[in-house]
Amino acid sequence: MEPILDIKGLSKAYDGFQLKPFDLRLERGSIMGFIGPNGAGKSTTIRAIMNLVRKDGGDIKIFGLDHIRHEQKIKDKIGVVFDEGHFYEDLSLHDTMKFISRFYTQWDSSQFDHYVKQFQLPLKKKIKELSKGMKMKFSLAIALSHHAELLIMDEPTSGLDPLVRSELLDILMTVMQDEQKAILLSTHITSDLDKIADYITLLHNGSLLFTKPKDALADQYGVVKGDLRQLPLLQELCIGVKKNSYGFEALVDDRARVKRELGDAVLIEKPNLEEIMLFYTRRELHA
Ligand SMILES: Nc1ncnc2c1ncn2[C@@H]1O[C@H](COP(=O)(O)OP(=O)(O)OP(=O)(O)O)[C@@H](O)[C@H]1O
Repeated sequence: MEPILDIKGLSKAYDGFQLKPFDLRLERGSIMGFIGPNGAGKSTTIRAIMNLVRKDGGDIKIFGLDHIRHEQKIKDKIGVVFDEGHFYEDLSLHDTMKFISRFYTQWDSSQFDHYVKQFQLPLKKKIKELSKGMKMKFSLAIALSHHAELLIMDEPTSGLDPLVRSELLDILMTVMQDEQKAILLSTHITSDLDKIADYITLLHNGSLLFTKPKDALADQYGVVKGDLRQLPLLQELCIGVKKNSYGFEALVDDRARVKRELGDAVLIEKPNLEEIMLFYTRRELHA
């Protein structure tokens, strides 16, 4: 089946920053976690997908259609949530909803009312009177109320308290139940992705380092801890190493092989996403 989002050779340069050409495919029924340190290029990628910045090179297809030629048609079926508000600060929530809903052919008022109740949104208040968390919830309510098939979210959980974050993750899981939708979710809160992502894409300094199934990362990768004397034996397997005067910690992409070759001489643990990201992006660290 055709991917819902198909990026080929996307590139974009700013003064002092280069998003180097990369490919990315997102299939229906999948949640892709988009991670990377500050300034990696995540928002630039998302803005290029949404045609909010002009890409320098590459092709982007959404629902099989070119993202610029068919922008209107595509945006009708995309729900977006950005970390910064894109609403008029002086409009009330109700008026903002009225204004925005006209742009969507499949606007669903009862769905919107449902989220207004769930998130306890004060419809009479102006956007500028909302807390950051409330703005995010409003943004989400809008994104989820027009039967979008692709959700693109840039830091949707930043500024949300743990309870609301957990609610949001549950909602996203529910949205995914029909297997026809997909979510691209950029975040620094990797523990959210530990819970819900199917694939992880890591960007660093404008380069795509990998796209992998989340389960493969958990099944194959390992954090190895040991004595510095054992480190040379591991060198070729290491993705990143952190040393101190007592020993080392290293990320390896073949936990089973380390177990076979070094056995109980080292301690081997399953890494979480945060550890994987840190080791990849700080290749050599002396604590
Ligand atoms: N409009 C712009 N003009 C010039 N440089 C820009 C512009 N937008 C982004 N950049 C630069 O591009 C680089 C990537 O920024 P981007 O916002 O895509 O990173 P990010 O991965 O989303 O980071 P963060 O996690 O901090 O949001 C940064 O060095 C940033 O300064």
